[in-house]
Amino acid sequence: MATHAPPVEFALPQVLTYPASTPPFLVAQGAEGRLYKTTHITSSRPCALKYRPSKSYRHPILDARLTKARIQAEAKVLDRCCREGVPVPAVYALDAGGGWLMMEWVDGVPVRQGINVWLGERPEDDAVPDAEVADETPLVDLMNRIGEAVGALHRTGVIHGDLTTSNMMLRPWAGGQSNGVSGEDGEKKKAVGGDVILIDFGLATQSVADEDRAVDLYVLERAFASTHPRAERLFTHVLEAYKQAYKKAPSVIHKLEDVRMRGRKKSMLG
Ligand SMILES: Nc1ncnc2c1ncn2[C@@H]1O[C@H](COP(=O)(O)OP(=O)(O)OP(=O)(O)O)[C@@H](O)[C@H]1O
Repeated sequence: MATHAPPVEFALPQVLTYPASTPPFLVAQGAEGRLYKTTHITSSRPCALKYRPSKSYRHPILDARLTKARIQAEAKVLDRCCREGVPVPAVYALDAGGGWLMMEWVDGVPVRQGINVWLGERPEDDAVPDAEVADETPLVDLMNRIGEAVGALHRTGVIHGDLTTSNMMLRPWAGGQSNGVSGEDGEKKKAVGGDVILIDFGLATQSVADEDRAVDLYVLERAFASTHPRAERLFTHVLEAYKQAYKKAPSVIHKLEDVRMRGRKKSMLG
């Protein structure tokens, strides 16, 4: 946790300008918003504060309306997911008019990072030795946990809208999970261990249409293939676990075939 306030590059939302025991720490700066780490109620309770500053290029009334609607929509979806047991950060507080949403801090690293540690530096076209394939269980288990999380999400009628391995965090299990394996193998195993928590619901919508769910899966499939080409063949485990977690999955997977076909046609036409 930061002990000193970082240099203030941007105007802070008012809530972060009050005297607080924990100075806000800017974690991420995106096109639409900023993500700060700070604390909620007590200094030992870390939280994430998502702030959408006003956009000077938009008409002020439209801008205020849009920001408010987005913060409210994200909070509503997170709240719904939380109540239905989908692994997402809990909402602590919000001020939609002020453009911010405060939520539970998820300790850990993005799934993308964990998978990359597991895969190591091996060049993409390197043949995978059999022994290594035989010991892929921790990575396959992670694929299963991703499928379960997405299945739980779709079961509640929520479409994420931007499923990637950067929009999922790996919250480490207590004591790690290297199961006594030390050295490089232990580290790799630990890197893909932990609970999968879905984050960034800025583009989420509520829908019960198979088509929308299939597009959500397709976005993840494409993102996965381009981010982790050497693990692409393991994506089938995500879909298998999705089927186990969500009873209407077969019709979504069926739709996914159509969505893939459309995607292929589109890329052929350029
Ligand atoms: N609850 C959280 N706990 C810990 N880290 C988080 C949390 N939420 C987000 N982060 C970190 O901050 C980064 C940016 O968050 P997020 O993706 O939600 O913002 P964004 O991309 O700016 O949002 P949007 O796409 O809605 O504009 C994430 O990649 C993640 O590393």
